[in-house]
Amino acid sequence: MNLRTTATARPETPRPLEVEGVTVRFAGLTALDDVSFTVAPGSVHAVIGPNGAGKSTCFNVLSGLYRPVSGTVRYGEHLLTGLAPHRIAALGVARTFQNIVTTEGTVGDNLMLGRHALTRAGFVSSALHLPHAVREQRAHLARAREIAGIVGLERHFDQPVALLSYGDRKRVEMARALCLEPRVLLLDEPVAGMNTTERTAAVEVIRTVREQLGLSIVLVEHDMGLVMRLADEVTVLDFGRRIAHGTPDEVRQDPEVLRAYLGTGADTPGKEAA
Ligand SMILES: Nc1ncnc2c1ncn2[C@@H]1O[C@H](COP(=O)(O)OP(=O)(O)OP(=O)(O)O)[C@@H](O)[C@H]1O
Repeated sequence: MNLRTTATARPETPRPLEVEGVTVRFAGLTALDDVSFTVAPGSVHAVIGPNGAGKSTCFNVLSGLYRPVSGTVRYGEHLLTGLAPHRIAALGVARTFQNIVTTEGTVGDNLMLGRHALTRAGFVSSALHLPHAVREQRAHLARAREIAGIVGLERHFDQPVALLSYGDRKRVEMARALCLEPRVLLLDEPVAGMNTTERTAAVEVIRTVREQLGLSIVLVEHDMGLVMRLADEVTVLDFGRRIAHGTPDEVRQDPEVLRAYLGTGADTPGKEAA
């Protein structure tokens, strides 16, 4: 089955996500300094750098939590800078939230909360079980099951989230963001806190998501093994500046990158950590 032909899915191919000249300051500290890069449609683009390099700040600019003092973020023809996070998500650029998944309900309940933003039938029609609302609800449930299948959660769909392992809860987080039908998925340290087995599984999930949904993925990550195995392109930040950009092989050999990492004693981009 073509997973993107379902009535409730968003069928467009992703457009470029263009970050241009973005500068962010916090009380005199320049956390991002004139940073530019483009996420090519359908690619996995990693943003890496030593501690304090500006990765999280960059992520927060992309998702709309931080507003830069100068520079722009564009998704296709849409200017994202200055828009609220929910407006950015509605335009097709969605992020995962670490604490948004509730342990109260089942996996399906969580994913259906994610579908809520796409629901057209009003509260009253849904509450009265009017036929069009019931049809729409069924279509959303079917799509939520498809998405659960893509991230490997199908057999857990009706189980309470509280009973899942940490790795599976992280999948619920990703699936919930995917329920918004984004064309660009922003992942902030997707394997943080995972053990080796969970990390290996997470790499496969991210690959499958990209292949089956054809979306672009922006990855902010400390785990160099994951970045080197998954990314098509890597942007390297240090002290808020972009110091390198290229394929994983290009950046791992870049003298500026080696200097930045060796200077901090952090895990270098040459190491396969996971
Ligand atoms: N809300 C804030 N207020 C003040 N300074 C901040 C804020 N957020 C980040 N900073 C500072 O901006 C710089 C970049 O921080 P950021 O968290 O973006 O780096 P990072 O690369 O994500 O670091 P890490 O790998 O340690 O998470 C750091 O010097 C940090 O202390």
